[in-house]
Amino acid sequence: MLDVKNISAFYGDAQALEDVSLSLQPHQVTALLGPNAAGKSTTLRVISGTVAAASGSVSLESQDITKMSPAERVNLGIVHVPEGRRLFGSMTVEDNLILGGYSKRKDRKTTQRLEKVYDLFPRLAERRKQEAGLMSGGEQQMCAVGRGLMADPRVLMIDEMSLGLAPVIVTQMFQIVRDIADTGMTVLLVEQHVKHALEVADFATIIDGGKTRVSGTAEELRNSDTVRESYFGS
Ligand SMILES: Nc1ncnc2c1ncn2[C@@H]1O[C@H](COP(=O)(O)OP(=O)(O)OP(=O)(O)O)[C@@H](O)[C@H]1O
Repeated sequence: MLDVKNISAFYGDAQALEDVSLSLQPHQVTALLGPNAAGKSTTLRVISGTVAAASGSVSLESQDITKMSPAERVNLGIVHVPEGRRLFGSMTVEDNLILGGYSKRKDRKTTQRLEKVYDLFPRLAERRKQEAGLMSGGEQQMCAVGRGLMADPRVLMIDEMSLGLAPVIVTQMFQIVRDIADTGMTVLLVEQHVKHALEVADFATIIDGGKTRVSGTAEELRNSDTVRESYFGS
């Protein structure tokens, strides 16, 4: 569905990615894992086009999108829910959600998409008129994922969804991600919460030091002693 091939990327002179490759299978959840500063967020930025690839390619269903703008990629269905939620805190939940569908506003399906988001996250329906900045961390994360869904993604990328959330909310959010993939969406999850991520994911890739280290099914990675000892500390 989406192929990242031999990507390198820089911030100024500092190289953040070297030869990173990653494949997403349609309608599956892939977890992108690795230690701090491994290059996980940068990989998502290269896919969404907010950081340029210095070499390598990104393609969506065999169409090369490496040189496309972020807006063109959103129109193709690549949607990035960034780390830290980045909501408009003084706007209502509903207005934040509607903004997520901005690029699709001409297709007049905003209401249907809002209803779908509210079905997935009933908590957001209850709080639709509340200022987003006044909600709990978990509710804000639901709003950030919901806003991403409003753009009608084919590939939904979520960065550090579980960061700072209570365990019970983390479990709920992972279940919702699974449900989203089961509706036919392709999901790429960047996660520090390795155990949960490998439980919900179908595939996983580990990057470290800006390089791809291991890729396989989530089950293979869960059962690999080498992977566990090298990357997950047990
Ligand atoms: N905006 C930026 N400007 C300069 N360097 C950056 C920037 N963002 C990330 N980096 C650097 O790029 C490298 C990869 O960072 P990245 O955020 O992609 O890693 P990560 O795996 O997502 O880490 P974390 O889990 O800590 O968020 C790191 O060395 C980081 O310091």
